[in-house]
Amino acid sequence: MTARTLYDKLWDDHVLHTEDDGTSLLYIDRHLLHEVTSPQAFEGLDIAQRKVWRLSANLAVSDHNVPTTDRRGGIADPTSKLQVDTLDANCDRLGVTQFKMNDKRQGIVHVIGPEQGATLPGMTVVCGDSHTSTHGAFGALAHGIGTSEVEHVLATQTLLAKKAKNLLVRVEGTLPRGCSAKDIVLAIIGQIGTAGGTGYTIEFGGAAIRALSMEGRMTVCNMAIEAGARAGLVAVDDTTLAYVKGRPFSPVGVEWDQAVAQWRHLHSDAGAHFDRVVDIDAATIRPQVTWGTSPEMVLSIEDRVPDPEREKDDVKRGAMERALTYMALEPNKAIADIRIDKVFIGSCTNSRIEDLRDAAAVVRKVGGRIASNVRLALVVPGSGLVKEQAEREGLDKVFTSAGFEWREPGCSMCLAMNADRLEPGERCASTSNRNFEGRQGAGGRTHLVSPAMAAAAALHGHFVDARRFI
Ligand SMILES: CC(C)[C@H](C(=O)O)[C@@H](O)C(=O)O
Ligand code: SF4
Repeated sequence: MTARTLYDKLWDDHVLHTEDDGTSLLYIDRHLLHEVTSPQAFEGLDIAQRKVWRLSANLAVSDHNVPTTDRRGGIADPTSKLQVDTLDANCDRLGVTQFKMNDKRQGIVHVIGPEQGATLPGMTVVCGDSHTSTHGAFGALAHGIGTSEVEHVLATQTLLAKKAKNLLVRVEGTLPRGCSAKDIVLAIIGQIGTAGGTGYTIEFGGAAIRALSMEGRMTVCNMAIEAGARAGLVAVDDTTLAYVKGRPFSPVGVEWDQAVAQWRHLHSDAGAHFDRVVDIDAATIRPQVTWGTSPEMVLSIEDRVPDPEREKDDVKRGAMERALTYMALEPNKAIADIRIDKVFIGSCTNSRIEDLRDAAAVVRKVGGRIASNVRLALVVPGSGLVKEQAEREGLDKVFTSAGFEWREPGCSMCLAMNADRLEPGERCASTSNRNFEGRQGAGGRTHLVSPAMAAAAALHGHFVDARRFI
């Protein structure tokens, strides 16, 4: 048999039919839903008088519009309330399993799927959300879909798709102490650009990826979409199996053993063909900080803001100038001299227990309180269960006694669909994944960093090298 990549195997296992032009019909194992991209899909299903094809494949949660402050009084903002109420009503009416706002299993869809074992190796996983790539960390073929596709999946449990090409990003060597999965993925995007993965499914491999925990692998796959690829993948190994075992939706007994026997094949075969291979030496990675309005505009804490005058390419120079104007940054300023107004530790990129531990470790080490120029430092756990675990470990106290706010789970200031946002002109150290203009609030300025870097910046009031504290 010819050697196949992990992506080839997942594709072959799920393809039901392929037309001459390559358009294929894929079977979908898991469909995750949230309040933003589902209302029209449910409405369409209703109008067509169709039922949900396979109820048990669906799992829903509200995450984007939920408040992160006290929720007992419900949602004050009428738009957000309508979004959340609509998802509740649709799920109740059709019998779709949902974790409602005050259920402790509620959280960001990309955190709760894996946490519940609803995301398993070898599955096809879709959700009306671009960061569905996160779930590829489990050796699952996972990507975002549009609202009309959400309706299609609800009605048929299938999806029309075309096969992408295979890209291997190989990160060999050992990551320096104090650097994390976030620094790996930002460095990758810095190297290949936000269009580098367009048309590909990226498999992340190499010793530095294998050494990551599942939380770290999810951080990397989460940002595959920011590298232009719809899906990211990591091969299944013992780390994957140890994480998946015993979760509420995971198989048990004989079924577990049978599943593991299948999952052990979920890696690229030796000699499998990749259309492109990118090599990165983990030892060269330093803590990353974005300086512009795209994730590829990224440098390390040791660098200086770039100077457009030194850029020969007109298009790149123009983009650089626009970004620097929006970000209100002078060329050649040391990244470490950039002062910040707010800090956000959260999002589906970095709100899992390990992320909170990393940030808390820095807070403990540095001591003291958040800097006087930092108006607000938010810590928003990715789920109610992450929050509970963190509280068992005393992390909430570490944060609150240093002046951070400890909030309820949700997307929060990652995209400001709730009350958590930047005011115009405010500058934020954020552990999220997008730094587009206005992403965290109109006129807000976002610098993407790791949890350790965000915590260190909160305490110093400007960016500092987190390697000093870990
Ligand atoms: C709201 C949703 C459609 C969107 C996405 O698809 O990614 C959001 O989660 C984001 O991060 O921008
Ligand atoms: S945390 Fe941010 S990136 Fe993730 S799903 Fe929510 S809004 Fe999108």
